[in-house]
Amino acid sequence: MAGKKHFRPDIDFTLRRVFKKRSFRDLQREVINAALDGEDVFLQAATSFGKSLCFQLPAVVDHGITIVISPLLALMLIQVAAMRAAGIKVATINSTTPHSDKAAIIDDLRCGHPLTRLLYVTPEFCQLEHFRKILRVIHAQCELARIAIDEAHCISEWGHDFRPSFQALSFFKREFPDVPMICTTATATAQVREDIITTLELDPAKLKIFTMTTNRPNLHYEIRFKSDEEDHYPDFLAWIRAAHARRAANTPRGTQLAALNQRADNVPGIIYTLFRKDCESLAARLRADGIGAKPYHAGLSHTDRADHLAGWVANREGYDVIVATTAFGMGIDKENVRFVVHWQIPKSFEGFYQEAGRTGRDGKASVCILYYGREDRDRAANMMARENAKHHHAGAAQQAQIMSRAKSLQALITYCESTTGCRHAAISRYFADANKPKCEWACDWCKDAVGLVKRKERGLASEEWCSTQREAGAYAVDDYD
Ligand SMILES: Nc1ncnc2c1ncn2[C@@H]1O[C@H](COP(=O)(O)OP(=O)(O)OP(=O)(O)O)[C@@H](O)[C@H]1O
Repeated sequence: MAGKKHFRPDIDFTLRRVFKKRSFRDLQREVINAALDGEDVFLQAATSFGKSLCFQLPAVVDHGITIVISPLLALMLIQVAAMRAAGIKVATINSTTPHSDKAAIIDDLRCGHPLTRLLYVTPEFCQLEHFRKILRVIHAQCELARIAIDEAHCISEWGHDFRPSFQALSFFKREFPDVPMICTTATATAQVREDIITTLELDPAKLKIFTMTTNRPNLHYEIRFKSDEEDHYPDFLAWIRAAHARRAANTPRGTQLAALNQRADNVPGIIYTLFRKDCESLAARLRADGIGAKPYHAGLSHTDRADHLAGWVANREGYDVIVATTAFGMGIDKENVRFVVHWQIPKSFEGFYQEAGRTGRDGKASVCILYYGREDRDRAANMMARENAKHHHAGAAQQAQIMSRAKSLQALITYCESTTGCRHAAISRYFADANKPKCEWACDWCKDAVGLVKRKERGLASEEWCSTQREAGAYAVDDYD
């Protein structure tokens, strides 16, 4: 609880012994110490920074239970599995938890002195009165150590993944003002940050805010221009074949990978598309061309999804590339992903950054390619207009959401159309990151600004053509998946 300044466990020891990491990354120690001092903490850091450790480690060394609120089932399951493997007493209650497991977890909690160190739940579960009652019992026994809110941007109507149930999390500070909170996110603009703090009723004067750079220097950002006239599949196939050829020619890298029990001919990656039907057809097309690819979307059976994810994570042959909708995103933490491709413009700037952030998590050079076409841009705008029309009687909160979505998409369009500046700098600007990123040729503009302009001129449909097509209603689309 707040104000615990007397107890300072050996966090370096726990880092090595339990989490099997050699040292803290920049600022992880400071964040963890602030949490252990009982402060409320807001942590914004780049994708793959290691934000989870900042609440997991305190939970292991501290007295009492940490409640982790997480928006996605996949995200919870991945973290829970990793911690279980490390021998940490962790549990989750979600829609897939078997009844008998759930009963055992509840029994452990209800006694007021739970053995469970971390409990992962959804925000919806936190709204249930019977769970709140249990929390009151644990709190009365001084065993409620901390509340961790992962992917905290979901709280804000200005955020890209807004979930109304996240707003009900204000319950925690109101009921348990002495229980510290830690909020983590990779994608918050200044406005989203303010909104999170206000909604959760955190006291800005007491809150420790850590905002680290959003920059991922090992990611190479590149826009590839396309039009409806031309199929961009051959371009991608040529790119991935060249990547395989480079890998085959690099004998030392092959030996290194073999030592890590990895296949030298595997270049793992993710292709994101907005449509389920593309997932299936693109994966099939790649397989026909000898590239191991599997689809992943919410329409697949649970068994297929689990098999495709497990095969890909384990670097199995035939599972090198996942062709996914955004059902596959937050929380995916596979270290050797070498590329993320967006098959068309994503729905938001934050979504783009999150998804691109699945690559290069081992710190090695990785590629983020976004195939941008003006026809896709107009389809995205059309979709957004349709969704907005459904809410034309929306209240102020929904209006705010609509506006922020439109702003985010527009910012992404500007990013794609830009031929006048570094991509890393543009991303930092969007997130109001004060740090000036060093690009070192890790984007298409810094590498070859002149070539970029030429490729754009050659690759995109003209604005004139797009405007006649728009008038003819050519870009009306059914729902995204
Ligand atoms: N100090 C450390 N040393 C080595 N590896 C670390 C350290 N801290 C975290 N990691 C590893 O870094 C990876 C990314 O951590 P984590 O999943 O917490 O990222 P994140 O900041 O939540 O990113 P995202 O927002 O992209 O999900 C994990 O595999 C984790 O084990």
